[in-house]
Amino acid sequence: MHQLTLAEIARSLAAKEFSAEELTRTLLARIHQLDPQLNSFISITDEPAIEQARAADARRAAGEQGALLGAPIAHKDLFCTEGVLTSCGSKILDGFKAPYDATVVARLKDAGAVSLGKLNMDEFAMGSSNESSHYGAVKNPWALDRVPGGSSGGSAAAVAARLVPAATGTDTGGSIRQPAAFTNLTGIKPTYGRVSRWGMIAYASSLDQGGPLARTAEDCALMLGAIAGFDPKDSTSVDQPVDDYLAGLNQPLTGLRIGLPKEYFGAGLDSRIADAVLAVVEELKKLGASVKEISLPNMQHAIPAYYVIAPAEASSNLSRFDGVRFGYRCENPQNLEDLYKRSRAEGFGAEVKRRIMVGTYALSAGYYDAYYLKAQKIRRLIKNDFVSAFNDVDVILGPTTPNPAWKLGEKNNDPVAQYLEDIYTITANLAGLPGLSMPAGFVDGLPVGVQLLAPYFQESRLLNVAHQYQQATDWHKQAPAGF
Ligand SMILES: NC(=O)C[C@H](N)C(=O)O
Repeated sequence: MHQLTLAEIARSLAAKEFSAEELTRTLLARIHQLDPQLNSFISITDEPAIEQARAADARRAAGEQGALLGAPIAHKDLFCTEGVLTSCGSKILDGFKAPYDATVVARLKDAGAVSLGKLNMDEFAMGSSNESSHYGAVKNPWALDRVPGGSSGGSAAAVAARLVPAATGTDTGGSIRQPAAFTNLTGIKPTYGRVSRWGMIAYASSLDQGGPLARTAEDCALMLGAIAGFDPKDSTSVDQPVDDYLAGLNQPLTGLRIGLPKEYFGAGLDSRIADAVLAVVEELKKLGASVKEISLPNMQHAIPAYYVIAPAEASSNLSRFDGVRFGYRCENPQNLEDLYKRSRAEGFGAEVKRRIMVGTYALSAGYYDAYYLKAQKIRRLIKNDFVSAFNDVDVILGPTTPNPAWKLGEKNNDPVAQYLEDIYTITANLAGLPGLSMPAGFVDGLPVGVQLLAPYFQESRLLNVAHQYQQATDWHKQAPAGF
């Protein structure tokens, strides 16, 4: 049963080949057996999961038919889940049980999906390796001595290891797409505003966006269809109809215009990944696409701009963790200031502190114009580059990451080396565009991802291209040995 995709599970549940409860029990047993090797779950919610599965079985017996009714999923531990630990991978939220469900969580619950638990992540989603979690690093099921990517590393490892068919993630600078690439999954970061951020613990509010990680584009379509849409509780959510993502999957690719940015193929890119990208282009050409070189001239400024804007927003967002309202509080505070200082000093990890300090500095009087304002101007230039590129092409294609998954510990002493790995993903966040990563082969036995970007609200196009590619190839069907 653990081999099945969400779409296959939907068909099996409808055909009564097994019940949601049987499926849930099978996967929970598998998680308990195999996850100690990976550390992908922070909480395994056995009892509520079985209750939700029974409820789904009852709804189906009463005639309901939704595609996600009884489908097992799990959530990144920054989505608030009522009555369940929501830690954001941080000691400062250890013990915090959310009093309500995030909109994403509530929508999946309403659709009848069964949550098996909460998934490990980089602390406050800050990282690209899932090593900054208070709950320990997550291992990549493709090579247990390597990182699964981050910050949605637990989501990626759990889905890749077939512990759960799909999971939620969030993407501020690549946190869905990069771990998807490192673990042979498909992951989509929707357009900013497409998925409600209500109940998602904020990192950088102008960049954060939730989305699915799954094994196929079809499963991403299923899950995105359930979570996308306007939410009056999120003022940045956009009131625009949600496309029928499943219906869009089968469009032929004849006439599709692909743009290949020349800046993507410069120094820093592993040449074997470049070859994998070009092989995808050849395959898409066979399916009717044409290719054109394009330019994104301001891309070189993206990392410095992101690593000013994201920390600036984080320094503001994380000021709410003060030892008073949520989670961790230091022992024996001497006075209020001591309570704030020590709760934060003891509760936050090194990377989070680094970003709070960088962000506070960038926003401070005297430096605001030099750093924050300049970064915002670069952000606009990057957006303009995309807008003009999309005058000539329908999608932009390139590598998701410059290198495959690195060894655990390898980049821990050099944060900038880790930041540089986000080069291909962060521009979509700065511009607010949708982006998808899909499996495209292997380098030394490690998965390689290819990224597709499309104009605003064209998630359907991304899923369509990825689905057609997956009909013609079988990279996405490869499973890691031992799982
Ligand atoms: N949150 C993300 O999207 C990951 C990115 N590497 C960051 O650390 O900000």
